[in-house]
Amino acid sequence: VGDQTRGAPPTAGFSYDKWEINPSELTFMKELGCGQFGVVRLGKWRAQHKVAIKTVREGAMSEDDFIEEAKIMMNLSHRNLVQLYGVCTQQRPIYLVTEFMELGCLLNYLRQRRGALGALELLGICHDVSLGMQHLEQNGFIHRDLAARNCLVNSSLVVKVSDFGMTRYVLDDQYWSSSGAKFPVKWSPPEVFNFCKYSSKSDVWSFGVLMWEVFTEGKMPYEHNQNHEVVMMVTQGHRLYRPKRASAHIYSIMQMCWMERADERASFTEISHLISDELEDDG
Ligand SMILES: CNC(=O)Nc1cc(-c2cccc(-n3cnc4cc(C(C)(C)C)ccc4c3=O)c2C)cn(C)c1=O
Repeated sequence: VGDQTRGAPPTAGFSYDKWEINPSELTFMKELGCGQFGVVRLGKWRAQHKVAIKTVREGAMSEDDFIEEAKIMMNLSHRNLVQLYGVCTQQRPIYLVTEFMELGCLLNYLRQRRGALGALELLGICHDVSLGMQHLEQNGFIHRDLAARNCLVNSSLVVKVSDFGMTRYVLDDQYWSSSGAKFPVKWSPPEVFNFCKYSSKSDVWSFGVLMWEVFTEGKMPYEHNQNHEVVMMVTQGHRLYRPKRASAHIYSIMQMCWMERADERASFTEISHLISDELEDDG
């Protein structure tokens, strides 16, 4: 099958369209948690491949739009992106089947290991994410909700970006309206919280906040401020402080992500090179 040559995942079903997985070949195991679309479970595909299975709760997702996009998302394959293996759409609820990441979300990983991660490990985490985001940038794909909570860690301690582009299918308007309680204001640049102008450069702003989360080992940005206060502060030029564990050079990379004008921010290609230079110097 042609797609196999492009490194399509082994799970690409033969009897279905290449993005459809036969649900009878899935076995459900323990619950991993609950996300924006519903419950996520650990599962097996064809009895031996460990996968994560998202069952999409009725009314949580604009499913037809997503199914159309799934074909494109399946082709976004990179070491630092959580791979979408396929979907089961011939029944309700629909299932999304992805790569399984043993150690769970990056935010919890940072908080559970506070004090145990060296500065090089923290930088390595940021490098992993920047490489995944560079791949999205090169493919003209915007994440729209990059944050440590939306990255996952596997048993080899590789960090991967998850749920890229999925905010477009969230039906909960508390989430996507910029005044909604769940809108990620603290990770958004002015052009997003003012005009919802998303771009790879707005993802770069979010990446700067993710770097801050990593180097504070999981603190909440602007922890004593509410969303509406953060809008005022950032508009007036206020930025997150330098984390203790971040060198002046590392902090300068964060600051490049937080330039007010989107076109003045670095690209993910530049960011990943700046970080790898730093890793080589220390490494
Ligand atoms: C111990 N190992 C694990 O737990 N591994 C894993 C946990 C999850 C998991 C579990 C529960 C909830 C969520 N989750 C979290 N945030 C989300 C955010 C969105 C947006 C649209 C708001 C961005 C959409 C879906 C989700 C979502 O499903 C995830 C990713 C997914 N994967 C692949 C794992 O390997």
